Amino acid sequence: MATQLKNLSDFSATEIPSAAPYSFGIVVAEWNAEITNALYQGAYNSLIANGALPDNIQTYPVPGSFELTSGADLLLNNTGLDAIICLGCVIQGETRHFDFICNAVANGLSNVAIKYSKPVIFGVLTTDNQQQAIDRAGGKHGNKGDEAAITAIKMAALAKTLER
Ligand SMILES: Nc1c(NC[C@H](O)[C@H](O)[C@H](O)CO)[nH]c(=O)[nH]c1=O
Ligand SMILES: CC(=O)[C@@H](O)COP(=O)(O)O
Repeated sequence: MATQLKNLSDFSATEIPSAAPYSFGIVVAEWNAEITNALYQGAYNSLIANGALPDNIQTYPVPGSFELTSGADLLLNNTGLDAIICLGCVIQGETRHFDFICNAVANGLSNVAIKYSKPVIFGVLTTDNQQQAIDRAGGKHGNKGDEAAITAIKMAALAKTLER
C-alpha cells in the first residue's frame, strides 16, 4: 500500500512560502466531528506555524461533507479570501451513499475552484473505517489537515505570482 507506514504530512523536503500575505477560509464538516476537529486543529496550526495571521483565518462549520461545496462557494462569492480549505471525513457505511458524497464533493470543490479561479483545497478523508480516519487525522499517517493547509499556502502564493 502506498501509504503503508508512511507519514503523509512530512513536508521537510519541500519549501513552504510564508502564509503571512494571504487570507484563508476553513470550512469544516460537523459529521465525524472528532475526526474533523483534529483535521481542523492540524490545518489551523499549520497555517499559523507558517506565518498566517489569526485575523486572516475565517472558520465556518457546515453539517456534512456534501455541504463543503456550497460552503466554499458562499465564501468565495461573499469574501475576497485567497484560499479555501475544506475539511471533512466520509466513512463507508452499508450503502452506496459514501460513493455519491465523495464524488459530489471532489467534483464540486474542483468546480468551485475553477468558477472563482481561487484555490479550494480538498481536505476530505474518504475511508473504509474509523481507524483509517484516525490514522490520517493526527495518527501514524499524519494529518490531512496539515497537508491541506500547506497546499493552500502554496497555491495562494502561486496565484499571487500569476496575478495580472
Ligand atoms: N455519512 C457521512 C455524511 N453524510 C451527510 C452528508 O454529508 C450530507 O450532510 C447529507 O447528505 C445532507 O446533504 N457526511 C460526512 O461528512 N461524512 C459521513 O460519513
Ligand atoms: C457515508 C455515509 O453517508 C454513511 O455514513 C451512511 O451510512 P449508510 O450507507 O449505512 O446509510
